Amino acid sequence: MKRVLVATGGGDCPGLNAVIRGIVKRAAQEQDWEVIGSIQSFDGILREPTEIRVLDERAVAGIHVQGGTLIGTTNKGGPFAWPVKNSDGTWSAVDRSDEMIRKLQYLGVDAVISIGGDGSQEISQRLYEKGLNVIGVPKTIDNDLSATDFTFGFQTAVQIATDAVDKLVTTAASHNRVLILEVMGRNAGWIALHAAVAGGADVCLIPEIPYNLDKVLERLNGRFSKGKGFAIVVIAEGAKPVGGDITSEKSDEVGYANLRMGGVASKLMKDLKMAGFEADMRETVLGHLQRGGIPNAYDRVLATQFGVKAFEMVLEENFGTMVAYRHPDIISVPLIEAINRPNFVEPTCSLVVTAKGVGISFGD
Ligand SMILES: Nc1ncnc2c1ncn2[C@@H]1O[C@H](COP(=O)(O)OP(=O)(O)OP(=O)(O)O)[C@@H](O)[C@H]1O
Ligand SMILES: O=P(O)(O)OC[C@H]1O[C@](O)(CO)[C@@H](O)[C@@H]1O
Ligand SMILES: [Mg+2]
Repeated sequence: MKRVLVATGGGDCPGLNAVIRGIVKRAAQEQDWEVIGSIQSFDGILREPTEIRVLDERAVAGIHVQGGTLIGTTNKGGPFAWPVKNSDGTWSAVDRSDEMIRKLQYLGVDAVISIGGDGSQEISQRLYEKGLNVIGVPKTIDNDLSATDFTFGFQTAVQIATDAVDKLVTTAASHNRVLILEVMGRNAGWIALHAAVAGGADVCLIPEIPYNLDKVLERLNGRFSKGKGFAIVVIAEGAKPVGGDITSEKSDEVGYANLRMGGVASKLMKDLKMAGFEADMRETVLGHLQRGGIPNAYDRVLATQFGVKAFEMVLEENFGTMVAYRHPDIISVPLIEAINRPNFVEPTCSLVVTAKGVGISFGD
């Protein structure tokens, strides 16, 4: 019997379960393969007692429509930075990757499918360099992994953000207000850009195009002076003013290496008020709603394609690679290619041109 281990890493996102189901159902067509899942990313392997779960067809029946992940995930710690408490109460990060690889050998694991975003795939690449048979699957609502046209989870997040814009429009119009919607994406403006175009926002502020407050004011004043009397601003959590910094803070959660983002909508509102903007404003921070709930059809399809392809790459022993979508094909690319260069919005890309073409201001 051969064994493939599946782990989901980083923030959860809609479609994770559909990938797991795709892997399991494809593996079931082979005679001698068993799929097991590590609970909460690779933590399940590193914990004592080991936390793994057999994933057979019965376990994955119908899960492609469910959000979250059947096997849990984490965006803290990990095999290269396992948090250990010191005697003085402080924490240190310990590299347990060699121990984890030994444990996987002991468990008879022939290959690992690591489903995750940029942070998780960096771990995949480092484990591959240490000799582990790893295949990556690109997951994240942020769509910030290159080498693939889209990551799964992104389209669902865009739909949720667009639904929010649609709802904010009616209340903004009723009250003659500016409503500011803050969306996720870390340092990538993909969710904001797509939701702004789909929802017909007036202003879209993204990390890749630092904004000038005067230009934002100009656009908003224009909306009110033309008698329209309301405006919608979509702002990415990683947006920043020209010469300014992102709005973020260090996390005090043990093992959490990322900066915690959030608060940029509130900052923008204050700055606009300080600059003399007089209309009423309200902010909405969409937050984790963007990662919750059921995946839309697009993400279910993409995730299923990724899952089936990932298992076929295991059969081909095509390790150190990541599944990728290059329209119209599902291909394999070197993991290193996917993590070397993040996928950010190019300020001159066609969707920005389209957005500007329908009058959306980026504050530039
Ligand atoms: N397979 C894993 N096992 C253990 N920890 C993991 C694993 N994958 C990720 N992590 C933890 O999560 C961190 C990565 O978090 P990050 O927020 O960068 O996630 P990501 O994979 O880029 O996905 P996303 O950006 O969509 O949340 C790693 O630094 C590590 O602490
Ligand atoms: O769930 P957490 O730890 O608050 O992380 C939030 C971050 O994760 C993501 O949802 C996915 O990377 C980002 O868009 C966001 O900044
Ligand atoms: Mg990431």
